[in-house]
Amino acid sequence: MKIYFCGSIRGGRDDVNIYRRLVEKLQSYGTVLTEHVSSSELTDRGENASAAGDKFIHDRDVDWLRQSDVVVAEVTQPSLGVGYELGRAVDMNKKILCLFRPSSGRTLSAMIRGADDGQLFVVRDYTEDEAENILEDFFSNIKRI
Ligand SMILES: O=c1[nH]c(=O)n([C@H]2C[C@H](O)[C@@H](COP(=O)(O)O)O2)cc1CO
Repeated sequence: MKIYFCGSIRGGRDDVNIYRRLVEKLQSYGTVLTEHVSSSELTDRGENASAAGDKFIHDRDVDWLRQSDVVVAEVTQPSLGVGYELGRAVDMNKKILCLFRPSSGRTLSAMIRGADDGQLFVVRDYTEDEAENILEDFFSNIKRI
């Protein structure tokens, strides 16, 4: 199973430790194509600040999205890139799980919460304690690939 994990990079790295724990758990279900998103060494400047670097990052990530079987996004820290990835993933008919922490005090974008259809696009509010069970639930409903 190929998993595409989305998390904020240039949108801010406040939640990087949460991304790391989620990615560690996701790795028990399959290959996480975007492991770098959870690296504490990656700053909010991203992998490469040059324009050529950005084209490489975009094209590689869209290609990984196409290859992926499921998309899991931590959407608490708002990120243009994550929103874009989710929009592209919807268009590719991917199975998507978005995870949001209400304890952040933020209100999730209507374009994410409102996209929940209970099947292909699922949004779950969670606390860090609940994350493992929510992932367990989500993946137990997916045929192992
Ligand atoms: O350096 C990067 N590498 C990379 O893979 N991304 C992708 C993966 C993340 O899920 C998403 C983050 O977008 P943003 O940087 O706008 O917060 O975009 C984004 C950047 C920087 O924008």
